Amino acid sequence: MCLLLGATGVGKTLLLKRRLQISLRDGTTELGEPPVTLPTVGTNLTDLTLKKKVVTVRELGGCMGPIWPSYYKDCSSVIFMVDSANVTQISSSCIQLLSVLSAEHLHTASVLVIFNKRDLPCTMSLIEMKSLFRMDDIINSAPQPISTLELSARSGQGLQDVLDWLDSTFTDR
Ligand SMILES: Nc1nc2c(ncn2[C@@H]2O[C@H](COP(=O)(O)OP(=O)(O)OP(=O)(O)O)[C@@H](O)[C@H]2O)c(=O)[nH]1
Ligand SMILES: [Mg+2]
Repeated sequence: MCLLLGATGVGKTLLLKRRLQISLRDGTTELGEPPVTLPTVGTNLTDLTLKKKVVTVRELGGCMGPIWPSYYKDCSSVIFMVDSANVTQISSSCIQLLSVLSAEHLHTASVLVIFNKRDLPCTMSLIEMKSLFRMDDIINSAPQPISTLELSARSGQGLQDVLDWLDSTFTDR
C-alpha cells in the first residue's frame, strides 16, 4: 500500500486520474484537458498497474490532515505532494512533511516528495522549492530514503518518473 498525502488542492486526485487515463490509452496520445476533480473528503483508493505489480494507492484528502496518522500502519511507501505554485502553503506543507517523516509507523517507508504544477508560470523551480524546504537537511536527518521529483499532473510531464519510482520501490520489496 502506498499513501498519497499533501495539502488540499495540490493535485493528488488529478495525479491518480491522469495515471488511469494513461493506462487506458497505453501512454501514446496527448492527455488533453484535465478531468474535473473535487476536494477529497475521506480517502480515495486506486489500483495502479505497474510493470511488474499492481499497487494500491490510498489518497488521503488534505482536509483529513488531523487524522492522516490513523492510516500510517501497513504502509510501505509514501508520496507527499506539494503545490509549487502556492507560496502561502509552503511552511504548512513543510511542517506536515516533517510530521509524516517522524511518524513511527512510517520509519521504514520509502518516501517520494513531488513538487507539482510545474506547468504554471508562477511555479518555483525545483531548486528553489528544495531550498525553501531545506530538503537536504530533511533528507540527511530523516530515517527514510527520500526522493524528490517535479511533476505537472495537468500536462502529464514527469508522470513517468513517478511511475518508475513506484516500480522500483515495489520491486525492491
Ligand atoms: N495547472 C495545474 N493545475 C493542477 C495540477 N494538478 C492539479 N491541478 C488542479 O488543482 C486543483 C486541485 O486538484 P486535486 O487533484 O483535486 O487536489 P487534491 O490534492 O486531490 O486536493 P484534496 O483532495 O482536497 O486534498 C484542480 O483544479 C486541478 O485541476 C497541475 O499540475 N497543474
Ligand atoms: Mg483529492
